[in-house]
Formats: sequence, structure tokens, C-alpha cells
Amino acid sequence: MAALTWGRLVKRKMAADSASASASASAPVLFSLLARSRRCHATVGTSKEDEDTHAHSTSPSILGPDLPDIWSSLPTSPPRPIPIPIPIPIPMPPAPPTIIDGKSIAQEIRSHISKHVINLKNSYDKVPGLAVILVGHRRDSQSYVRYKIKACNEVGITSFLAQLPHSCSEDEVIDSVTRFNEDPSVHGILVQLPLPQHMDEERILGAVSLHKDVDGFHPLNVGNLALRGRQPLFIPCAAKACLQLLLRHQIDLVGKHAVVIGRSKVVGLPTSLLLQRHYSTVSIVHAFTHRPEEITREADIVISAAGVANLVRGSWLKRGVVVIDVGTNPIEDPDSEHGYRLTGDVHFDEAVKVASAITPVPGGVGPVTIAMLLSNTLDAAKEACRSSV
Ligand SMILES: NC(=O)C1=CN([C@@H]2O[C@H](COP(=O)(O)OP(=O)(O)OC[C@H]3O[C@@H](n4cnc5c(N)ncnc54)[C@H](OP(=O)(O)O)[C@@H]3O)[C@@H](O)[C@H]2O)C=CC1
Ligand SMILES: Nc1nc(=O)c2c([nH]1)NC[C@@H]1CN(c3ccc(C(=O)N[C@@H](CCC(=O)O)C(=O)O)cc3)C=[N+]21
Repeated sequence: MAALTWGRLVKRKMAADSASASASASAPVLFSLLARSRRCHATVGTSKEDEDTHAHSTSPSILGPDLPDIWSSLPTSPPRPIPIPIPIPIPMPPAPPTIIDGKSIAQEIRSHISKHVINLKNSYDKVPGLAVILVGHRRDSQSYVRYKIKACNEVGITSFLAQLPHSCSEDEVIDSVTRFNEDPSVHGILVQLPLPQHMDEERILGAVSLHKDVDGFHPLNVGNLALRGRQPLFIPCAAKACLQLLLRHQIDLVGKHAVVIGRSKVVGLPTSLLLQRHYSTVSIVHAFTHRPEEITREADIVISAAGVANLVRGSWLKRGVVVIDVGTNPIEDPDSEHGYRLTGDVHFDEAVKVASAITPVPGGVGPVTIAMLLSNTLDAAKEACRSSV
């Protein structure tokens, strides 16, 4: 409606001008009216997006088909002085953000892995095997282990599960690790974390054979990831998943400022190392970082793995930033089936208004992390074939 009303005013003004002014004056008049019309419509919308949409959509209506019907109704007041035309830049509306679909990327990766598993079976009569060691009865750990086993079944990887009670000794866990180290049908070993507090995590993880360390937590694999010119045998799955999501979306990493929130061996540390290998400039934010929002606001890419629900607010982010949310945090929700739901580290509803691309939780990094575990297991089985011929 507003567009039409202004269109009519324009025509009235033109009619008045045409009655008094010479033909040579009409071009600047039209230009000034166009400019004013744009300015006028810019006030109609309530948001920046509205402004831009109106600025684009109204200009044709000024010269539109309703032009002749108001020639007869002239304005009663005298024409106002014509302002000097000022060209108004018309900003392009921001493109809607890409919601990175981890589920479908994981599906693609899994079907690729399935084919390789079949090839390996046909060519070498070898089926990749993944062993998972689960200590205790944490509900979240049990679910994650279930997902891993289900994913193995889907792609034809054999899975083995050792379940130990919370009260077992560190040596009993090491015994399980040793048995799987020696079993030729097991190519990858994963000790589900966290372990009970009374256990020395580093000792247990250090016992996993370097060649079966599909989690990539062995100190030699971590060291080789950190050192230029060296190649780790395995890279931690969540870090690989983050890079997969970025690379598959053709997000340029070279020279970009990436901020990683968290520095754990599971996610933060390997992700920051991997980003450096891809030539990003990396800042690390952790629990002791002062004013983290000042650092994230400078980032082209933010990867959050703090385990703190809704830590990263929209105001922490620069417009156009790419956001990868690794955090998987259960929050109470009496309306959902299990009394809780999962949420990320990033306040999605705020961040989605600022970001150019963002991963959701669930359905972002998580499924790709599991796909990377399958991929590492397949690599371990291939390597075992190579070393046995
Ligand atoms: N989607 C997926 O595939 C995966 C998701 N996850 C999820 O990612 C999250 C992190 O996991 P994980 O690395 O194992 O967790 P950890 O608890 O081991 O590490 C958390 C890291 O975040 C930092 N941190 C904690 N609070 C803050 C804060 N307020 N501000 C800034 N930094 C903070 C800690 O800093 P400091 O070192 O100083 O203590 C630490 O480095 C969890 O939600 C987990 O469930 C984990 C693995 C895979
Ligand atoms: N040795 C070891 N290696 C790990 O890699 C490891 C670990 N221990 N301990 C726990 C964390 C956590 N982690 C996740 C993996 C997948 C999802 C995942 O698939 N999440 C789904 C949702 C799952 C749901 O709905 O419950 C998603 O985000 O869409 C989440 C978290 C791996 N971790």
C-alpha cells in the first residue's frame, strides 16, 4: 500500500512540475523522486532486511502501469523545492545462512565406507573390526556406544564390546585393551571417555596399540599431528568431523582467523592443530580466557567445544562468521521423551541471524564424528592388509 501511495504522490508531483517546468527539467526531477521514493519506502520496514527488500521491490512501481490514472488529480499545495539528487546506495540483502546438514554428510560418508568395506572383503577377505571398551554405566556413554555399534553394523564393520563395571580396576581395563591389541580381527580400539575418576586415563590410552588408535589420542599420534612435516596415523574423530564439514562446504581456511573454544584432547586441541595444518590463524579460548567474546568477535570461523550450553551468544559473533558447534549438552526438558534434550554451546537462534553458515545440534558435528570413527577403522584395516602382504 505504501508503495502505491508514494507512486501516486510522485505522479502528482510530476504532473505539477510538467505544468510549470520545462521539459529539460524533468530528468533531474524524476531522479530526485526516485531517490526520495526509495528513502520513503526504507522507513516502511522494521528490519534491515525489510528496508533492503522494499528498496528493491518498489522502484519499478514508480514507473509502473498505474502512471496515467492520476494525471487528472493535481496537488493543491505549491510544489516544494526540488532537493539535490543524492544517489542512495542499495545494499544487497544478506543471503540466508547455510544450515550445515551433518546427518546427510554422514550418510554420504557411510555409503562411501560401505563400498570400501565390500572391496576389502572381496580383495583381501578381511572385514574391518572396531572394539569399544565401556567402563561404568553413564547413560550418555551408553548411548554414544550404541550409536557407534549401530553405525558399524550399517557399513559392515564388525563391532566388539567390552563392558566393565565402574568398580573395576585400572589393570582390568588395561587387560581388555591388551586382548584387543592382540586380536587380529580388531583393527580399531576405542576406550569410551570419561573413565571413572579413580583411573589413570593417560596410562590406559597409552596402552592402546598405535596402529589401532582410531580415536587418535595416543601421545605419538597427537605429537605427529602437532609437528609440521609429520603424519599421524589417526586424527581424533570430532576434529576430523569439523574439518569435513568446513571443507565440504568449500569454506576457505587459508589465512582465516579461526577461534576454537576448548582445548581438550578429544576436540579442542586436535581441532586447533588441524586448522593450523590447513593454514588458518588459530586462537584458542578456554575456561581461563578473559573476555572470550572479544576474541570470538574477531573470528571468521568459530568452533565451540566447551560443553557449556548456550555459551556463545549472537553478540559474540561477527556478521558472516561460520559457526561449528561441537558442544552436545543435555538440558532438562519435561516435554521431551527422555526428560531432556540436547543443545549446543552456541545459542542457535541468535547465532543463525549473524552467521553465514552454522551447524545445528543435534544433526551437525555428532553424526559426522561417528562417520569419521568408521573411516579411521577402515583405514586401520587397510593398513593391516598392506603390512600383512
Ligand atoms: N558432537 C561431537 O561429535 C562431540 C561432542 N562433544 C561435546 O563437546 C563438548 C566438549 O567436549 P570435551 O572436549 O570432551 O570436554 P572437556 O570438558 O574435556 O573440555 C572442555 C574444554 O572447554 C573449556 N571450557 C569449559 N568451560 C568454558 C567456558 N566457559 N569458556 C571457555 N572455555 C571453556 C575447557 O577449558 P579448560 O581446559 O581451561 O578447563 C576445556 O578445554 C561436550 O559438550 C561434549 O559432549 C565431544 C566430542 C564429540
Ligand atoms: N573415546 C572417546 N571418543 C569420543 O569421540 C568421545 C568419547 N570418548 N566420549 C564422549 C564424546 C562425545 N562424542 C560424541 C559423538 C557423537 C555424538 C552424536 O552423534 N551426537 C548426535 C546426537 C545424539 C543424540 O541424539 O543423543 C548429534 O549431535 O546429532 C555426540 C557426541 C564422542 N566422544
